[in-house]
Amino acid sequence: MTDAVEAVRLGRRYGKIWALRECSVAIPAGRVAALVGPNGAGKTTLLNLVAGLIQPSAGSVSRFGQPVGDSAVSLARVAYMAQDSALYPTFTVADLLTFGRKLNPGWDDALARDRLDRLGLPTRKRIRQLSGGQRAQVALVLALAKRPELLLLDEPLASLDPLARHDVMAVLMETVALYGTTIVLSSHIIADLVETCDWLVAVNHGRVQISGGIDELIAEHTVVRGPAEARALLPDRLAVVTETADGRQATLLTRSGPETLGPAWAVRPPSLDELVRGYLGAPDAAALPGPTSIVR
Ligand SMILES: Nc1ncnc2c1ncn2[C@@H]1O[C@H](COP(=O)(O)OP(=O)(O)OP(=O)(O)O)[C@@H](O)[C@H]1O
Repeated sequence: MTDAVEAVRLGRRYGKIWALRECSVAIPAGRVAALVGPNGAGKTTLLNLVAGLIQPSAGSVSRFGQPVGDSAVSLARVAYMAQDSALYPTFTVADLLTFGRKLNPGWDDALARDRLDRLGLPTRKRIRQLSGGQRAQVALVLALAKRPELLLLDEPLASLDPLARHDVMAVLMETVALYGTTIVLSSHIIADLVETCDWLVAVNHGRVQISGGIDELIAEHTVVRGPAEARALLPDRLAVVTETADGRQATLLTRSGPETLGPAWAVRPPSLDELVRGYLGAPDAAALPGPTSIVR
């Protein structure tokens, strides 16, 4: 099956600064991919490149096998909810639905109205009368009603309360189940991603650190915990991503499957949060074999 997104040595520079560099990742169709990384890591830059809003300074990026920017057909298959979705403040929600209907051949008006109903958002309201969270919800409705095959969401949960975040994640799961949509969403809130996302791309300082299926990545890593004084006796073959010591205990995240290390050491798979925090806390650690390899 063609990948929904494929980037090969993709890079984007602003002046002398590389916002994203040597990014080689593939996201298979039908996945829900979490794009994580600290502030300024390059997440928005990657999403903008995939959306075709900015041009690469190096490398290439394609959607469903077509180079980005090559074809209007490919554009119709993509919806992008940017971080600060700039909806015209004087327009009503109904105006935006009219635009959506006129501009998008696959527009699903029933879906849009049903979702706005469920949110209790009257379509006569002007955008400037809505709260930040309500605006984000409207932006998401516009993106969903386009019925895209690839949905790109830049921090869709940031301005939402916990209930609304849960609701949005449920809607995204429903969308995937009904239409097989591929979703790439950036977020800082790992807990919200656990039940929904099955693919992970972690970027840090403009570089991709890990990318792949979440279940596979978790199976390839182990949390090792035991006495700090015995740390030096652990075998060198454990590829340590990061380690911490609290009091007398040492905790290591290793890139290796679970193995018996002796009675003093407890081994278990990491949670998604531990995996992400382990890598983001160690910017030089990368699980990728090399910049030319595309990691599925
Ligand atoms: N238009 C621009 N001009 C100059 N530098 C930019 C521009 N856009 C982004 N950058 C820089 O590129 C780097 C990556 O920014 P980006 O917005 O992609 O990060 P991010 O991971 O989305 O961050 P955040 O989580 O804070 O939204 C940052 O150092 C940022 O300052």
